[in-house]
Amino acid sequence: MIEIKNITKEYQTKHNTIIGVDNVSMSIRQGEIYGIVGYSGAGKSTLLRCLNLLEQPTSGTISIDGQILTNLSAKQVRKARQKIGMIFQNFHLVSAKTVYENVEFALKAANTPVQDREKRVLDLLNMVGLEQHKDHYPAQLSGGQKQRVGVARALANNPHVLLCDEATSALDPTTTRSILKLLQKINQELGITIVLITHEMEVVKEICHRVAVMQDGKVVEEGQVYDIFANPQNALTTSFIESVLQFSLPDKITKGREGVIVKLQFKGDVAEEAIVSDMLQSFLVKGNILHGKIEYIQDTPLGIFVMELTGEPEDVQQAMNYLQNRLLKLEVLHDAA
Ligand SMILES: Nc1ncnc2c1ncn2[C@@H]1O[C@H](COP(=O)(O)OP(=O)(O)OP(=O)(O)O)[C@@H](O)[C@H]1O
Repeated sequence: MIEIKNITKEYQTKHNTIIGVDNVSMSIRQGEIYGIVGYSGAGKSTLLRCLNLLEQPTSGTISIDGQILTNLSAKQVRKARQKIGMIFQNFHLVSAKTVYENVEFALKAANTPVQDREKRVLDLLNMVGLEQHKDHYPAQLSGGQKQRVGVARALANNPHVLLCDEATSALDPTTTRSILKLLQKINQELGITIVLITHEMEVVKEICHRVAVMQDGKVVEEGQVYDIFANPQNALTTSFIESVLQFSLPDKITKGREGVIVKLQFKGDVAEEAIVSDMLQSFLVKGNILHGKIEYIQDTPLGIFVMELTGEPEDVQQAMNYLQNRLLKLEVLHDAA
């Protein structure tokens, strides 16, 4: 369990004080994949760097598995850091070392006995699918392969926590998916807690259990990924969600319509078709479906569709009340003309 309490990080420049992280608190549970999303400058990297004490917070405390990191001596910090692996956007591999040597380097740094190293490196390379490439140099690898070396190196000393700093931002969509699958496998099979920062909500949707949205150094929204996608509260979160769901209707579809246009959202286990057909049978309204899609978030479907409801205003209102009580969400996009 990672407990972040009232962390603030300020940077003093010649003329002023810049606040990188502003009084952030969060609890990250053992074994979860926790995403921190925000645009550039939101404070994500600063917060992540505070987690392994690459940055010393100005105030606040961080504890991992009950050990308060912010109180440790330099020697204790070095030891604690071995239990916190990290991977980076630009991989940070040593170009003059082979794949094997890059991973072995982490073991040497932790004083792992020589006789234990070879098996450990080969096991790690096997886990990330790179055993065939052990004698290659970073320049001979693709971006995805380089990140796999980064993952193997980060796991070398059996960390309890893996921090991922925009780990897929330099990769194409297919490679991104394969690295995210690898992180998911590590989380599931080894039980390692993963904290990842990203500016892409798609990454959060793919693998995170919970997410915090950051803006101007603060957390503006936090919750289970499904709940955040189904019902974002903050304007920034909504814009992140929209970038993934891409649910915009062309003007020409809504223009000139007489009825009320509603957007309906339903959770996977709701038999939405039955609800909509019951509604059409129970009220004197006509329904015309304009658009629909189902997204899978954490393997749970989130259905969204847009309908035009026509009829007498009071009948339409009653039909909408009926739907509102049975579906996840109903939003009026356009009132009747
Ligand atoms: N060493 C530093 N000195 C001064 N200001 C800094 C320093 N590091 C970060 N900042 C400032 O702190 C704020 C948060 O930066 P941070 O890099 O944590 O944001 P971010 O969300 O990770 O964005 P990015 O993805 O661009 O790195 C920004 O205003 C940034 O300019």
